[in-house]
Amino acid sequence: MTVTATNGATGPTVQTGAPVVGFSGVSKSYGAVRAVADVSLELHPGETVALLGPNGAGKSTALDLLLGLKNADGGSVRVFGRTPAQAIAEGRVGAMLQSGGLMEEVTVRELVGLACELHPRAYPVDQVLAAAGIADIGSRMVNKLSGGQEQRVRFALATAGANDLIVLDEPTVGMDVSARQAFWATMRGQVEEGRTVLFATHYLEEADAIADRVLVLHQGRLIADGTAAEIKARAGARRITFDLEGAIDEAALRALPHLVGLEITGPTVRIRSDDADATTHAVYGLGLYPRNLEVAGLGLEQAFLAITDAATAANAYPAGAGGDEAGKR
Ligand SMILES: Nc1ncnc2c1ncn2[C@@H]1O[C@H](COP(=O)(O)OP(=O)(O)OP(=O)(O)O)[C@@H](O)[C@H]1O
Repeated sequence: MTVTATNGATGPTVQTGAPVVGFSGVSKSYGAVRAVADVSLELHPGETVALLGPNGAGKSTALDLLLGLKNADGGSVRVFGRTPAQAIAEGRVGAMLQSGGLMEEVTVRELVGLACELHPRAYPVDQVLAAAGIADIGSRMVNKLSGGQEQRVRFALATAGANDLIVLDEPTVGMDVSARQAFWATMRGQVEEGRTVLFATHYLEEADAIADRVLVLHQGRLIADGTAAEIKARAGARRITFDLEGAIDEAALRALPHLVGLEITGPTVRIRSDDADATTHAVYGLGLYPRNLEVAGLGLEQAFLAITDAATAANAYPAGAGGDEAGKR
């Protein structure tokens, strides 16, 4: 059963029961390109979720499907238990997309005011401008804005009313560091009021810092879904780097216990291991004398590269043969 309660006249709707977003076996192709391939996932109220993936992974297509801007070839997309179009018509979803120009021959205030007029559960325009940090440029023409200011206007358009879900496609592109920080501070406020936020990004440090859940798309498939810490752990908890003198016996290194990845560049050996203590111990056990030894945790960026590399290798060698890292996991 679905229970719906409103959080005051202008607050978001708090709903239990149906997930905020439900993708069930969703696929979308453009000709021969499978942009989204059999993706199933659920988002829950109050989550801040980052959608990561290399260029062309299918992030924008997935967001377009979620917003009903494109139709899936297969599977089902539900938003608050309804079709995307129904959820949007009810004013439950706000979106900030990369594509689409802003109306130009109007002021910032006029444009945001129009979005407020159109929203079924709108906030007062001054409140929206202030929350987006653009109250001071309300009288400026939209075509005179800097890239970062334009992004803030897009954000104001996405938050013109009491949406329960906010979808952001690379929201901080073009913003400087302080604008980015201010943007995420504003977003946190939105989450604290009970909203669910889904954002696609290429900034892995942003996903690490902001999201409490990270989804990784690769060639249209969902290859990881967890906290940033879980994804780092899955990619191999530690990185071991050292130099060796003389000829390097690669086969012996490949046989080291708990090895997840191995890279040899000249005298330098880089290992990813899911038990760095055991692997390092075994390096000494081979009678080697590693110099400049360093053991460090993987950042999300390295973890991301590790799992997307492994997914590429797994696709290239689907039987798991051929020395791909995925086969070792
Ligand atoms: N309208 C379209 N027609 C044909 N192919 C498309 C279309 N839109 C996207 N694609 C292809 O679908 C795949 C997924 O694209 P999509 O834009 O969803 O990826 P993305 O993860 O958002 O990429 P980026 O990080 O580069 O923005 C890519 O191979 C892309 O070339």
